[in-house]
Amino acid sequence: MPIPPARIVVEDLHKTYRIATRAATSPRPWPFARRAWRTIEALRGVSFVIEPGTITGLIGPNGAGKSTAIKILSGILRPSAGHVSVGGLVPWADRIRHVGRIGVVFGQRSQLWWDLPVEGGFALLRDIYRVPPDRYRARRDRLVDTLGLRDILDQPVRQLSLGQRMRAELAAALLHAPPLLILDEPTIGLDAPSKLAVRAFVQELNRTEGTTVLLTTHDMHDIEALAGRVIVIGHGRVLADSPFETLRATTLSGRRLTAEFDGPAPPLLLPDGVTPLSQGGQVLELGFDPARIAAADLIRALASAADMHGVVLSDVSITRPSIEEVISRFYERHGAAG
Ligand SMILES: Nc1ncnc2c1ncn2[C@@H]1O[C@H](COP(=O)(O)OP(=O)(O)OP(=O)(O)O)[C@@H](O)[C@H]1O
Repeated sequence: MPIPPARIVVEDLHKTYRIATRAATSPRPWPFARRAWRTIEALRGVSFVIEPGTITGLIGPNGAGKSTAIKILSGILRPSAGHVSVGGLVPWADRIRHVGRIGVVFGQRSQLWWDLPVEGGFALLRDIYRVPPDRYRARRDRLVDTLGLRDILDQPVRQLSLGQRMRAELAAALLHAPPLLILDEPTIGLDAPSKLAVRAFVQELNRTEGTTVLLTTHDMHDIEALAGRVIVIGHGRVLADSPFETLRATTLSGRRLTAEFDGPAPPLLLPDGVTPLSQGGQVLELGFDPARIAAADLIRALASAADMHGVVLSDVSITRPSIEEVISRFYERHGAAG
């Protein structure tokens, strides 16, 4: 029977952890001290819907509740309240069927067997997921080729470099062709070429197989490269749910213009929407709001000021705030910084 596409519906999800602490007032020494309990509300009413075939980033500062949400969606944890459906299944209640339909990669943990060669781990996963031999062979060969694993198949997992291990983990998570791939910090610790390779692979998988991808990461370049939509969590609540560009436009829309002259930077009567950032010798830096003044008008004003003072505007560059700056400002604004 074909596996239905992975539509994810999360409604009013709550998760409270109860942790034991030693009662501060207890006269008895540990371990005889009376226990006290403290509760941590990791999720306080999270709701979202993810359509099949999309790539969504789940981001938020440390301790926001992302891993808790991911663990609930993977069927590892049971929520305290709320409802979740993934392709019609409730992850923690229909756990066995559910894990057969998802692939999960945790950047900090391995799902492969440390002492087994990569190939042996794949074969065990084939048996666990009951992938028919002919389907397994075709799938394995494709993943091995696309992820460049041929040379490491006989190596024990513990000997692999981090980049090699992550590629093997991706293959391991996808051997049973799940319609949903959950990635938790998939590029953590990887060098730049390995990060690019992981991102390109995930994009290609989504494009060619329509795999739904849910990604948590602190690497904002993962988000920029992959996620059409970001769900921002802070203090256990959804703070934003939109395309990244919308978040940028509503958070930090300004631009920075750097102008260089062939002599001293001329004085300039600043138009509306422009703020001085720095001025030194032949270089002038300005901040401007593109909704209030067009870049072309600002450059024209600079060129004519230069002309009036007998210098030439020799170079101009315009930059947008980096994705890290946008996200940090957003967290600050919502009091969600970790
Ligand atoms: N097993 C647990 N027992 C008790 N508290 C927990 C447990 N797991 C997480 N928490 C608490 O729940 C809150 C949310 O943690 P969670 O790991 O979901 O955050 P996160 O967004 O994934 O953070 P990070 O980016 O640092 O990984 C934190 O306050 C954390 O201390």
